[in-house]
Amino acid sequence: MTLSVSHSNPSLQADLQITGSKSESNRLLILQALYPNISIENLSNSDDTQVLQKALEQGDGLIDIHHAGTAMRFLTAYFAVKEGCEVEITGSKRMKERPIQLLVDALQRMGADIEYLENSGYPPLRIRGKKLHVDSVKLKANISSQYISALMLIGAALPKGLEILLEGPVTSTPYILMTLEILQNAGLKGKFVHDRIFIEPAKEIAPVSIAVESDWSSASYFYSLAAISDSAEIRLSNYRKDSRQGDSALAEIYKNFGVETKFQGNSIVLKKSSQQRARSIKEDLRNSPDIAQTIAVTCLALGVECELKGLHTLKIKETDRLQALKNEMEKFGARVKITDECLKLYPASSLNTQVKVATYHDHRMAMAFAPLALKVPVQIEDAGVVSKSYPDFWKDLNSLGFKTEELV
Ligand SMILES: O=C(O)C1=C[C@@H](OP(=O)(O)O)[C@@H](O)[C@H](O)C1
Ligand SMILES: C=C(OP(=O)(O)O)C(=O)O
Repeated sequence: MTLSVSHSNPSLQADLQITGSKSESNRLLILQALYPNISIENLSNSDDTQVLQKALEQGDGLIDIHHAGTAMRFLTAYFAVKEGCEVEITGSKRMKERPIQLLVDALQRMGADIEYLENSGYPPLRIRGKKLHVDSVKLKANISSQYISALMLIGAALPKGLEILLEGPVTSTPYILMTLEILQNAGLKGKFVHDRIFIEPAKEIAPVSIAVESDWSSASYFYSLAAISDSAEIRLSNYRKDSRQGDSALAEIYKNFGVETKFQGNSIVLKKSSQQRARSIKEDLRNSPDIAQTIAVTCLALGVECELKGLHTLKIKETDRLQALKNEMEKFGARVKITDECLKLYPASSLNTQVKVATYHDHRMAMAFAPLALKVPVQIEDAGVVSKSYPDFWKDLNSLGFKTEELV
């Protein structure tokens, strides 16, 4: 489905509740499967959470996790320790191109029984769950933090707990800290000091209820909308000042574009009241890779030059996000240079109109480019991809006065 997206009033007002964080939800679902005493509030309604939940209910046989990276990585570790279970985990065509070798190697060194069913190093996998006795493992830490979180989530269920020794620079660190905090909220014990993580063993935990905060990565599109608008007051509920999510860095980053964040009770209010903004920005996003597309498109809309670095993980996400950003931003007339970890944007003085934005099966391409409609009407191809993390995205955009129309 291609959607044409337009907007005629550059002044935005809304009061919304975005669904729960898929990162927090997927960690909690794995922990709940290991420790049934956990109850979860405000679970994400994203596809990525639903496929994980279904896989856990299914418990064995053929499991298809579609595009969900966290589900693939977390379930690999989970089923490796689920004695007596045998599963085949597969996913979308793209999932079969997203590497998992570092995690599989680590689990195999711990004694796990995992086989590659097509290409070595990539899903699909066959896993026969068994008791793992090795309690210390080394792991290269700059490819994906999801491998580390996956091991942390099963650590407490191992007989002697688990020590994880991180090798080399660490990427996406806030996601590792999120895992640790969630373990601690559940009453489990762990620590992360320098390059060593240790998770203490625990057979059971006391009953506990844990609330999922709304998703900050999804909030990024409203930051972008506020930045591009003439004026905005957007209230988003169920956010915390002391968030576990690294993408809460948005509040600081969007000051560059005149967007102020006020924390009021359990809500954030994004306010744009001045047209002042930086002429160019430089950001290192190694801790918040999922907001790179949002920030790049905000800059494209506002004619702000930008240099984004720390983007080395973007090539192995839902698509090669660096190449996808370059292709699509150039359609609007911008000049874009990319390397393996950096993107430089030189926007044009005006934006080309009626551009068809390709989305490459990547929810964030669709959502990052939609706010451009405040400047020029845009067409977003395969607009349904948003359901990977934010199924209500288009509905929420409509509530801000955007017109969306399906093209045939
Ligand atoms: O642990 C998580 O929930 C995530 C970690 C990040 O991945 P990498 O660690 O692979 O960068 C992030 O991009 C992804 O959307 C979610
Ligand atoms: C990279 C993402 O997800 P995953 O790696 O879990 O597929 C994302 O949501 O931007």
